[in-house]
Amino acid sequence: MSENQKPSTNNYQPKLKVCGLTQLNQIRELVALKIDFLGFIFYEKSPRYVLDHLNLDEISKISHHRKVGVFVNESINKIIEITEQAGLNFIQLHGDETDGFIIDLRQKLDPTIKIIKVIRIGNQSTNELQKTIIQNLSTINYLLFDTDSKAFGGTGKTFDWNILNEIEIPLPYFLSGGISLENIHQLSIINRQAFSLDVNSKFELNPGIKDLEKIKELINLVKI
Ligand SMILES: O=C(O)c1ccccc1N[C@@H]1O[C@H](COP(=O)(O)O)[C@@H](O)[C@H]1O
Repeated sequence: MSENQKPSTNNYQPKLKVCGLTQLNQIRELVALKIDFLGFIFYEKSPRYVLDHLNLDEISKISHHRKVGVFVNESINKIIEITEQAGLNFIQLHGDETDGFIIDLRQKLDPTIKIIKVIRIGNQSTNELQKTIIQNLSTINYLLFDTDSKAFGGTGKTFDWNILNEIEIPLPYFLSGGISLENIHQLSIINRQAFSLDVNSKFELNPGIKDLEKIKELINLVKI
């Protein structure tokens, strides 16, 4: 990709989240590369289910201040137990968690832990999407937009980013869903830019095994 395909406009420098990590050696390299957010998937049905590879103690010993746990329709008790034992700093709710659930979780969770609410974009109208976004804002810290799917996430499929120009986005947000080196230059069509890009399956050799060369290329593209 050539220099003029950089996605950044002016001084826009999104943070980077690399999700679906399972290998300690790769995690150490990503820490050294100063990746902003490390994502761990605590969803058993995912091919990137972290507990098939690492235990909670190993995750807790990873020295990083932005460890994100991705949960799909998990119970509050389990989320809290994993968060404490793995030393997570962010909870990403990637399933069909209701507002009541998030309020309850917020009350029981250590107040320093930030909540990222995922909005999966499918066939909903702009109005429906807007309503979902503005509900329950006081209990969450970030939004994350991903492509809707039966697998909940990790499909490598993008949604039409133009829809982000048709809604009000009241919180900083993560952009995810099939972000790749091939489509990243199209980010400039978005008016309110993402706080962080969230990359996953398009930067892998196999599920959970990241392609560090591609990630280095991404860093060169988005970090000035
Ligand atoms: O990656 C998974 O297997 C996964 C499973 C269930 C929920 C979320 C999952 N990953 C999240 O999906 C998005 C987008 O990933 P991709 O770039 O489309 O592969 C990302 O936020 C991951 O956190």
